[in-house]
Amino acid sequence: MIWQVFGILFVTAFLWKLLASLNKILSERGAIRKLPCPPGAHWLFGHQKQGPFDPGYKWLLDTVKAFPRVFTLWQGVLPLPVLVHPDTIKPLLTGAVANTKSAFYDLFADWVGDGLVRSKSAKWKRNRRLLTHSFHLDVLRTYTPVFNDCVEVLIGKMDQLAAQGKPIDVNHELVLCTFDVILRTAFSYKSDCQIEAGDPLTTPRDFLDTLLMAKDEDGNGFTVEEMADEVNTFMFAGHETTATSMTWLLYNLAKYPEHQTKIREEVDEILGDRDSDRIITKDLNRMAYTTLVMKESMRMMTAGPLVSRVLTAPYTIDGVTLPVGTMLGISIHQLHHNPSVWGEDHMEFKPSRFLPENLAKMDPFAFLSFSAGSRNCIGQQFALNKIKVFVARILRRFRLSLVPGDPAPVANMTVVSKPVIPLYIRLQQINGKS
Ligand code: HEM
Repeated sequence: MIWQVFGILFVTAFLWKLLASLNKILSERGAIRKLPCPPGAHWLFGHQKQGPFDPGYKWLLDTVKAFPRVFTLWQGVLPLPVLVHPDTIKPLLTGAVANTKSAFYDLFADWVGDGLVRSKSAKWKRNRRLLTHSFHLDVLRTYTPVFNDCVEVLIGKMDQLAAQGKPIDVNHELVLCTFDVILRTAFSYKSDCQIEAGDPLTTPRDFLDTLLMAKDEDGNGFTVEEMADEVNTFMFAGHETTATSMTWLLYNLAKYPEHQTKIREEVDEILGDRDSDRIITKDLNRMAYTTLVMKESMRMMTAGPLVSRVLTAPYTIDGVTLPVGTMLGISIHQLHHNPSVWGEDHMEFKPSRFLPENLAKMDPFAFLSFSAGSRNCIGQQFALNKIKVFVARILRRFRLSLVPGDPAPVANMTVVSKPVIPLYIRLQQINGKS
């Protein structure tokens, strides 16, 4: 008898859960169906046949033009509302309607564990506070010499290629070089991965040190497992993103040599008659023109094209209320090419968009290469400093140009928007000191 009662209770609980899930799916879908939807979605394959993620992002560019605030992307039978305008994105990133990441990030779970990119609520809050010390200006300052050391290895390889009249496979070399930076800054390990195996190195303070020293108000630090997750997270979040951003930056400089010249002039003026080309931390704030070009390059092709959140409060967009639990995408690449935000000339490379007088008129949620709000990129300043050092050093030594006859590069819509096929750039040595 007792087993029968248990059996009935079990079946009732199961059915209850099933109905609740069904109800949730139906109410989510009911609301999502009221949002604008690009034409041509197949009942089974969704927008798959339109090739939404095809290299070149043509579908994405056409779609943001036609649907400049929000649209539904059908991935097979799964609908994903996608936000592409600062007004619709802002409530998500400020935490007003969403304060947690979606299941999208579970794709990286095996790699990053429960590190900062994935962790939620109280754990994320505590760890973000502890990790913020690792990116304090005093810590960042100690990395500038490391950036110089690593780019010098790259410049050595570029010298050889230039002497042989060969172009450089930029993404390949930059991935190696940024990996070298991570090993040296995170573990004080001079890997020489750009060339061959190497030795431990001593830097004033590395990332691992700062993790070991971090303590919360109760005096507790990271557990070994937490440290492993955070180290993996930083390798994951900081490596390919920076290499890819630099790849597109060098490509844009090769394509638009007038900006190369202006950056070179800026760097020449900063270095003056110093004996060495090494960039020091206080030079970084003086690289105003370089910063404009960097940001415009990141707008044109952002390294992380998509982030995602799940609603923790109902969210009404243009009269449609989406229920708690709905997963949404924020399409940063489309936001950066939204003609209603950036104008009809959004495909033009115009660093002046980021001049202070234009920035003052710009919505703070219009440029989101590093996202925004409390879950913005913790490594932003680290990445920007590194890119500045790399660009200054490379442009002092080389004139960059495109390889005549090479096809225009297109990006892959993966987690990181890397070029689909190797992207080569021609190098012409000019001057420069070591
Ligand atoms: C140009 C290079 C970079 C770009 C474009 C970039 C972009 C981003 C973006 C868009 C996010 C938000 C992700 C989301 O909400 O899902 C993010 C978060 C994050 N980034 Fe970066 N990132 C870069 C470099 C770095 C570096 C160098 C590091 C570390 C050394 C880093 C560590 C992180 C971490 C840990 C998070 C998660 C922060 C949190 O949720 O609290 N990133 N990054």
